[in-house]
Amino acid sequence: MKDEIYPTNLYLSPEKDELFEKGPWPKPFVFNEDVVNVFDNMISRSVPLYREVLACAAHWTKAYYQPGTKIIDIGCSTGTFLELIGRFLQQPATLVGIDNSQAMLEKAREKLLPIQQIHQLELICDSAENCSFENSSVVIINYTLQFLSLQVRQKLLKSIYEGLVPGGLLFLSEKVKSPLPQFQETITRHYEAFKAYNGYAQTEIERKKEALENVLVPLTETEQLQMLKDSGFQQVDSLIKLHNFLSLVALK
Ligand SMILES: C[S@@+](CC[C@H](N)C(=O)[O-])C[C@H]1O[C@@H](n2cnc3c(N)ncnc32)[C@H](O)[C@@H]1O
Ligand SMILES: O=C(O)C(=O)C[C@]1(C(=O)O)C=C[C@@H](O)C=C1
Repeated sequence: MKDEIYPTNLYLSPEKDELFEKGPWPKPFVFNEDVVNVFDNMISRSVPLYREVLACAAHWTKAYYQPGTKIIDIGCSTGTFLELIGRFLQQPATLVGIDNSQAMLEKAREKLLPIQQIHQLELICDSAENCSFENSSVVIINYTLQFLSLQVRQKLLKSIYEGLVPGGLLFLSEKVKSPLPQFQETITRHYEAFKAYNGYAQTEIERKKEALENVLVPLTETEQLQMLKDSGFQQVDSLIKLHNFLSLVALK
């Protein structure tokens, strides 16, 4: 009942992320089978306010969804957001998940079986930059743009802008960096304390950090906003920020 008005109850698989505890761990970081198997646990222990961000995205999706259009989740991983919005949205909709990892989509397909009784579901295994966003009223892209090259990020955001219907919404979450090296250092230390609090050992934190170097390349908040503006989005606002993680909305 509570979930109908404030959807925080995520469907997360319980397999514990111990990937960087004992080798061999993925370096450079990739979304391989081993990562996929523990991904729900990994992301919910590594992204500050993960549950709140997904709940917030569900609320904004419900508010901006236009009947007859698509809701698209780019980098949908194991389908956690689509499953949440599938339960939260009271009217049938077309839900599209895009991810270039087949293993992620296999997990998603399993997780999304129940919501297919209500919604039309399309899971597309391809790189987001090859996909069309035509006739979408809500596009979600959480913690995915950060893995693409800067050129591809800009191209993808432009193509999302073009595909959205007028009044359509982009919900974007990213890891960001501070423009001030001193602040960046303090934020990083605080973020690592958050990870330690969530049960990661210092060695695990260090190994993953090394593996993510040059793979996950964060922008500053200002650079991220500029990229959205350069893609056509003139109305942009920030919703959530904790440590080095930010969620924004942008309107067409
Ligand atoms: C950190 S995860 C996203 C988490 C997910 N949005 C969530 O909130 O649980 C990044 C995802 O993006 C996918 N990915 C990476 N590069 C991609 C690309 N170019 N096109 C589509 N998916 C991509 C990865 O396979 C992975 O599942
Ligand atoms: O663990 C980190 O340092 C993170 O940046 C978390 C993060 C991400 O933001 O994408 C990194 C890799 C996994 O995909 C899940 C979460």
